[in-house]
Amino acid sequence: MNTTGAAVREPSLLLEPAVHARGTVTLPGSKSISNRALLLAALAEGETELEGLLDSDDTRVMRDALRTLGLDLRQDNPGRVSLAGAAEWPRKQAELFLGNAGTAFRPLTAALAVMGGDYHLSGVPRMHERPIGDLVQALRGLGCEIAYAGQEGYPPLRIGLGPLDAQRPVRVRGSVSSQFLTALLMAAPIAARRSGHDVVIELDGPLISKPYILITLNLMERFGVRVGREGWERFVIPADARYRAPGHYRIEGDASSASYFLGLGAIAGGPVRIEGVGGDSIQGDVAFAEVVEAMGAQVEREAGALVVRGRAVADGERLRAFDRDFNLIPDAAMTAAVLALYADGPCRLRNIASWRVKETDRIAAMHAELARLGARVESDADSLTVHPLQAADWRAAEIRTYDDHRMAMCFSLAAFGPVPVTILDPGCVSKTYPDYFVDFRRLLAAG
Ligand SMILES: O=C(O)C1=C[C@@H](OP(=O)(O)O)[C@@H](O)[C@H](O)C1
Ligand SMILES: C=C(OP(=O)(O)O)C(=O)O
Repeated sequence: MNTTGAAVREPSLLLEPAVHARGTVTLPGSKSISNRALLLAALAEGETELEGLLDSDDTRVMRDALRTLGLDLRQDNPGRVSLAGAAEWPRKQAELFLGNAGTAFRPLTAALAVMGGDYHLSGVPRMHERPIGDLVQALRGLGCEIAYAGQEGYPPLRIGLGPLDAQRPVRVRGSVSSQFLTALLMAAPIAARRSGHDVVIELDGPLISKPYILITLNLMERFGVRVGREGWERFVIPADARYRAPGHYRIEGDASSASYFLGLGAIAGGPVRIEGVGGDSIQGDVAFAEVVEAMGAQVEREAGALVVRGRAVADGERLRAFDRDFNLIPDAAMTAAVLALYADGPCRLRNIASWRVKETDRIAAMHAELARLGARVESDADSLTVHPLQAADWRAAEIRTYDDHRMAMCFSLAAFGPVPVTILDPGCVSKTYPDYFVDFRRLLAAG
């Protein structure tokens, strides 16, 4: 800690060439589930105890926002939070800073807009470059009052008090981010209660990242609201829908974070045992296990755990190349792009346009940093092709991470080439996994 109390971020982390890795890692809580559970507990009648909550930047901004809004949130230890919720929150006027957390910004926008009040929501500069127009347009269709406080279509936002009108279906686009539909779904019971009508949400065009909608529906059901559904086109939230505290809710480990250890086991022999997510996970990213299996690893799926055994790429073994659509698992997909360095042919990641509007432009960032290691890379609007590296082609490199936690985490897997790799600003992992490099290096040391 420095004198201002803020943690000092190391400028860089040097990873010497590694050969094997093995051992057990216990995952931090799921970011997607943690922020949904916090919001739903805050909206539910009664007290909820959340266990296994992620303690990181993204959940801290959500917890801080809920406290600022007057909710009684008690934290016994970093992973356990008790929260008494209500359909109307005490503070009707607030300034909220939500960092770069999409899972806080989008759902809070919708919840506050349907409650109505006088709110200002902002984030880090990158958050102000991440689109939110499709959600604002949908909320305006419900009668909410929202204004852009900066650039049209982007945060920061100012929310007022509009007369809600849920008599007509509300249409939302899902082609830029699924978080807009998630945000509307979670806010819909509040809109139903205020307007006295069923809320009908219709999808306007294609929907990306579908498994995240299933997480949303699953959590809403755990908090007492069952959403009527016609495929991916139409969702109905009944007028009498009310969130009710489930009492106790246990959050599973983060499946996107599991992807780094699935990748590690696949290239470093293993076995790597990953505790916190397993065959029974509700997170779509658990399907990354199928990606490493297709590349030649073996994965055992238990309830609440995965065990991966793989090849030893540092000893010259190769993974199988892939050409794959990653639309359903955009976050874990970044891990596959780095694994491609060890493949037996070019690897293509398709249908990943959403990468352009996340923590950074991830297609551009991934292209630049894989190329820095010596790889030949091709990219276009929505795909990336990575040509594997032969031993003689690797270049020792300093990897820029663009304040993107996943850039830092997935490039740790570049440590199995013949040259040292330096990760710049490794502390950016604090967005979702503050102890990532401690856990990663422990598995390497045991190898
Ligand atoms: O709803 C969620 O929890 C998330 C949805 C995904 O975003 P998009 O729907 O924007 O792809 C994902 O990338 C993000 O990390 C978390
Ligand atoms: C896209 C991500 O985050 P966010 O929840 O801010 O959208 C991510 O964690 O990869």
